[in-house]
Amino acid sequence: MGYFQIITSDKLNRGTEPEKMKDDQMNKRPEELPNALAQMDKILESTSGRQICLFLDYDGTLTPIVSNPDEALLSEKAREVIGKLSERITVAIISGRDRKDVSAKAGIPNIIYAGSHGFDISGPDGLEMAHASGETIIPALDLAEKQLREKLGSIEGVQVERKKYAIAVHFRNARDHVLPHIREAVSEVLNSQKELKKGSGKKILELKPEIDWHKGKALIWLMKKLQLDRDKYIPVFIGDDVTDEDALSVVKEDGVGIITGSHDQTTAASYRLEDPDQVIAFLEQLKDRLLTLRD
Ligand SMILES: O=P(O)(O)OC[C@H]1O[C@H](O[C@H]2O[C@H](CO)[C@@H](O)[C@H](O)[C@H]2O)[C@H](O)[C@@H](O)[C@@H]1O
Repeated sequence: MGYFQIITSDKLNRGTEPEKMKDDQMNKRPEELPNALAQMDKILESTSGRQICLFLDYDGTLTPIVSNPDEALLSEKAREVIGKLSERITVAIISGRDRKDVSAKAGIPNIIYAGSHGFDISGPDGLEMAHASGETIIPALDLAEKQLREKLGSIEGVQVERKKYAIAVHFRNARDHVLPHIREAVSEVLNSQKELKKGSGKKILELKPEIDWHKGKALIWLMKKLQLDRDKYIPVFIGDDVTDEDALSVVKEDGVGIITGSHDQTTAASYRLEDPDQVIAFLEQLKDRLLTLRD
């Protein structure tokens, strides 16, 4: 039986508008940020001797963006380096994908997987968290999925991807002239489903539970649940998309936030990496440096 814990830490209470505006104004364009590969010494210094816990996005961060979501597969090299890191530090993949999907695609044992943007978490030693109001959200998602398939199923290049706690409508392979129709169909479905809200990402529109929960809150939840206290542990988050900004905001003050590539907004990250190849190179360097520190 899963459960859902409401967290009331200072970080989570930072969502008030004036505070959020201040945060947004501090955001930068990814190209203004230093490259994390060149800043490994500075990044390690900023940990002040605390142990890193690593939170990774999947699509666009660990794997390049591809036109068919099912073909976003993790390289053996990535699997190996993340596996080795997980022998030394806590590693979690926090993805917009369905948890079972991202866990099967990554295929790394003994790490934490958080799917549907952190609504569905599972990990070693019986770690489980599923949203308590799933009973009410799932029927709404089932109905929305049916409506979307009816409205969009016949449009070439549109893919409706059902996850346990969200639905993604992919339009990467659709012609530009059908985009207004896709947006309208999503809006119509959302107007009839008050339990759901709109999200967005790289060439996708999403329907998600109308609940104040996201990757950043999942990161904080995990740190509390695993007793990774900030005096001994420091989070590093790497992500590429707008949904990763919630987690990048959480680690901005005391942590390391790295944006991979770019999206269409400014970022709360402090460092950048160009692409998933650079992410894997960074993780490789991090693994080597952690080994040196231990020896
Ligand atoms: O949080 P993430 O792990 O980055 O997941 C975000 C979404 O990733 C997938 O879609 C994206 O990647 C696809 C494969 O490269 C690409 O075809 C699509 O255009 C991208 O939006 C996934 O399919 C979604 O469910 C995730 O929400």
